[in-house]
Amino acid sequence: MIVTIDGVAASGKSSVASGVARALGVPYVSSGLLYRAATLLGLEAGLRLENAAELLAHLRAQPLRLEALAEGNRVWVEERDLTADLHSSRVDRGVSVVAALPEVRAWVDGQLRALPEPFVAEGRDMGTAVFPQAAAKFYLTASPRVRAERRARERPEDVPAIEAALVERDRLDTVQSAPAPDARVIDTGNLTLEGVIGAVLAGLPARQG
Ligand SMILES: Nc1ncnc2c1ncn2[C@@H]1O[C@H](COP(=O)(O)OP(=O)(O)OP(=O)(O)O)[C@@H](O)[C@H]1O
Ligand SMILES: Nc1ccn([C@H]2C[C@H](O)[C@@H](COP(=O)(O)O)O2)c(=O)n1
Repeated sequence: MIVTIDGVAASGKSSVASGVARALGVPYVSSGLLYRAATLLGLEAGLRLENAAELLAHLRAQPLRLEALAEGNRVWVEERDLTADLHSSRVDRGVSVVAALPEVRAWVDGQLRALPEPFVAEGRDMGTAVFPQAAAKFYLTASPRVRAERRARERPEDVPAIEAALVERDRLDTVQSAPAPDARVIDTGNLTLEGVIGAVLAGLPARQG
């Protein structure tokens, strides 16, 4: 079984996916981390992020490995764990450029589709392009201000600056971020994290056996 959780930036996708995955006893899969890792490696190598051929050649020369666990996802290149460097403002600013490249999207999608079921997959297009056959689909939203206030608790930047960056990233990611027609849209603005996880669990189809 595949459950998809898509949504706008900082809407709680990874926290909710992790909670749902733990409740179900399955891994969760963060597609955004693969886009972030591709961006980080491109930046570190001094590549032009909009050049798909250069970037893909670089990614193929040092293959990324996504470690998908219910507690959290990690991305490795051989023995190096990239995870702690993937949520910097530098990566945030570059990642939408990388995510707009069809060749990179195909590379990420191939990695995701190779994963063994069951899992909870979170991102932007999990329920539309990557796993349209998913058993249940959810789409998380919240106002930019609410999302920025939540993010400000984890980063040393002020709320208006974070909010402006989130709005800009939403704009750049619009194309691949539409909810699936059969997704349940959850506005998380007035819900606790536990409340959102409970709403998703309550929306799952009854399990067989
Ligand atoms: N319903 C909620 N109530 C309060 N805080 C929440 C809620 N959902 C998520 N958060 C907090 O908001 C922050 C962003 O959540 P999270 O990182 O899961 O979002 P995301 O959609 O995966 O982000 P990104 O798009 O940047 O990868 C985290 O600090 C998380 O704990
Ligand atoms: N399925 C996905 C997942 C992510 N992206 C892009 C959009 C984001 O700006 C970036 C990082 O994702 P996040 O960590 O914020 O979920 O990657 C995408 O286009 N498709």
